[in-house]
Amino acid sequence: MKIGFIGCGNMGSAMIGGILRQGIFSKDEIIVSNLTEEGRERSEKNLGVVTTLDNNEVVRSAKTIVLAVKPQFYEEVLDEVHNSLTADHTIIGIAPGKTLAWLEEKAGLPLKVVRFMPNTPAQVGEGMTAVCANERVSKEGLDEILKITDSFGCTEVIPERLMDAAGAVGGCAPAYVFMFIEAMADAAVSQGMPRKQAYKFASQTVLGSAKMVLETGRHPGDLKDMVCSPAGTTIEGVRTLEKNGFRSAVFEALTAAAEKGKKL
Ligand SMILES: NC(=O)C1=CN([C@@H]2O[C@H](COP(=O)(O)OP(=O)(O)OC[C@H]3O[C@@H](n4cnc5c(N)ncnc54)[C@H](OP(=O)(O)O)[C@@H]3O)[C@@H](O)[C@H]2O)C=CC1
Ligand SMILES: O=C(O)[C@@H]1CCC=N1
Repeated sequence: MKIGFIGCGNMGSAMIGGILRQGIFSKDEIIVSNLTEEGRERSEKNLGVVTTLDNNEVVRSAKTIVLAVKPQFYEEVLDEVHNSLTADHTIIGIAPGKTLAWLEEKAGLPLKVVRFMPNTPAQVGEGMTAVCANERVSKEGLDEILKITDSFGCTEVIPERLMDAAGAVGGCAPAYVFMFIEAMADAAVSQGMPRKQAYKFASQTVLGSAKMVLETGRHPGDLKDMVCSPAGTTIEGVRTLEKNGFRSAVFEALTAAAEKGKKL
């Protein structure tokens, strides 16, 4: 077994999807645990990997362990698997607020610790993942880890002090983008467009706009100006967004998310 996941819900299965698609590991090299039999059956059916309800089996079977449970369960899970952990293990935390030092302390022995801050677009191979690691992880070890995160999208190695920012602009942000898409589509529907078509317009427009930022390297404000014809329709919408505090609302939302991460 090459990698184990303790917990396999939204984020665990999104990452495993990418790993399998890119052939980083095969199905029989991945073991996952779920809390419930229902969850275990879902993992088995949807991913075809080795499944168990026993977290210690995951730790005994694999040397790289991803903790893909909610932050509230981290401590209890680490406590539970403590006796199966060895100095050869690499523990990967993906929860906001659970620092490298905290993870090592709760694991109860000196070992390699890595943090990911992934996001759900990993499910379609377009994730954005932040990575940081403790000093026990060698350059070669980190390169191996990055092959994993690259399999489900883009990766940036960042200093740990930026993990809460990455959580806001990476981990949480898909939710805000989905809200934006939903709101744009609702508006199009209110103008008479069929809903399915409205989602296509809204989401392809977000996708294309994001691609323009990434591929042209131009400032987003510059790209926005390109769309706004003098005395045209777009600038009227820009005026309304500014009047309603659009930028400030986004700024505050990401700040709230990052601040919450610091408290977890
Ligand atoms: N969702 C997201 O967009 C992101 C999430 N994260 C982080 O990822 C982690 C997982 O989140 P997410 O996937 O959304 O959560 P989910 O609720 O979708 O999945 C949690 C999983 O943990 C399992 N589980 C719960 N308790 C235990 C336990 N004691 N032992 C073994 N498995 C257990 C559940 O099992 P069962 O299936 O049986 O219920 C479930 O599979 C969190 O720490 C979150 O902060 C990070 C970035 C983005
Ligand atoms: O909401 C959360 O706390 C998790 C972490 C980032 C995205 N989802």
